[in-house]
Amino acid sequence: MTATLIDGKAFAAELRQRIADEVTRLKDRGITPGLAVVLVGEDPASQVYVRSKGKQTVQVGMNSYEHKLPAETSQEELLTLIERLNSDPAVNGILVQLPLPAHLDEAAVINAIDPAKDVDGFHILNVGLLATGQKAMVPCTPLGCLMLLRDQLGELSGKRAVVLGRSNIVGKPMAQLLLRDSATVTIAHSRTTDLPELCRQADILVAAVGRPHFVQADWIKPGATVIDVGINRTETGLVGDVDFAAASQVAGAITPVPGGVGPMTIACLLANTLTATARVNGLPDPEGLTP
Ligand SMILES: NC(=O)C1=CN([C@@H]2O[C@H](COP(=O)(O)OP(=O)(O)OC[C@H]3O[C@@H](n4cnc5c(N)ncnc54)[C@H](OP(=O)(O)O)[C@@H]3O)[C@@H](O)[C@H]2O)C=CC1
Ligand SMILES: Nc1nc(=O)c2c([nH]1)NC[C@@H]1CN(c3ccc(C(=O)N[C@@H](CCC(=O)O)C(=O)O)cc3)C=[N+]21
Repeated sequence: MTATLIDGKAFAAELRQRIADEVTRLKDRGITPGLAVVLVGEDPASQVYVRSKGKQTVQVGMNSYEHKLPAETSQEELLTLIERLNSDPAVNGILVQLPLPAHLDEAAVINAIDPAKDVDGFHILNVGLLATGQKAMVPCTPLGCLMLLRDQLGELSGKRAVVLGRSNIVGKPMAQLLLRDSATVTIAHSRTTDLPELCRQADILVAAVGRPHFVQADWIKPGATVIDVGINRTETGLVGDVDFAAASQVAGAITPVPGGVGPMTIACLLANTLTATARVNGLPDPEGLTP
C-alpha cells in the first residue's frame, strides 16, 4: 500500500489566502492586525523561523513587529518589553520564540503576555480554557495538525489516537484537541512501555518526539493516518520523527517533512493573530480558523 501524501504546504497556502481575504475586509473597517515576534539570542534555527514568520505576516497584509534582543537580556528587560507590547493597541498578537536562554524564566515570561494576545496559546489561562472546553487561543502546531486530520478523515470521533510526546507546546495540547473531537487518546512519552505495540493500535498517530526516524514502519497500523511533527536537522537534511519512506508503504495517509506540519504552524499563527484581532474588536471569530 502507498499512503496518500498530506500536503501541508498546499493546505497552508490556501489557509493564508483565506486569512489575506479576511485581513482585506478588516482593513476596510480601518483595522490592520499586528503580530509582534520576540527573539532573544542568536540561535540560527530560530532566526530562520522568525524571518519566515515575518515575511508571511506581511504577505497576508498584517503588520509585523520584530524585536531581536541580545542573549544577555535580563528577565526584567524582557518583561518590560512584553508590558509595552501588551499595552500597544497596534499589537494584536505576541509570540516569544522558544526556547529562551537558560537564565530566563520561560513560564514567567509566557504568563506575562496578555492572554488575549497570546497567539501561541501557551499562557496558563489559555491552557486551562482549552482543557475545560472553553474559547481559548489554541497552540499553532496542534491546531495545524487538527486541521489536516479533519480534512483527511472528516470525523475523528471514536478513532484511536496516540500522541507521542507530552510537551506543553505540542503533545499535551494536541491530545486536548483530539479529545475535544471525541477521539480516544493515549499520550506516550519516554517512560512508556511497549511503544511499538501501543502505536500499532492507533488509527491516528501523531509523532512529536524530536528524534530522527524514530517511528518505524512496523509500529504503524495499516491504513492509519500519520502526522509527523518532528523537525530534525541531520547531515542528509531536514527529517521528521517517522521513517517516512518505509512508513508510507503502510500508512493510509502521512505528512512529509518538510512540507507537512511546519508550514501549517506558521499559517495557524497568522490565523490566531486574525482571531485575536477580531475578538479585541468585538467581531465574531473568523470562519474555520478556530477549533
Ligand atoms: N513542525 C512544527 O511546527 C514544530 C515542530 N516541532 C518539533 O517537534 C518535535 C517535538 O517538539 P517538542 O514537543 O517541543 O519536544 P520536547 O523535547 O519538549 O518533547 C519531546 C517529547 O518526546 C518524548 N520522548 C523523547 N524521547 C522519547 C523516546 N525514546 N520514546 C518516547 N518518547 C520520547 C519526551 O518524553 P519525556 O517527556 O518523558 O521526556 C517528550 O515528551 C521536535 O522535533 C521539534 O523540533 C516543535 C514545534 C513545532
Ligand atoms: N513560541 C514559539 N512558538 C512556536 O510555534 C515555535 C517556537 N516558539 N519555537 C520553535 C518551534 C518550531 N516551529 C516551527 C515552525 C515552522 C516550521 C517550518 O516551517 N518548517 C518547514 C521547513 C523549514 C526549514 O527548512 O527549516 C517545513 O517543515 O516544511 C518548523 C518549526 C515553531 N516553533
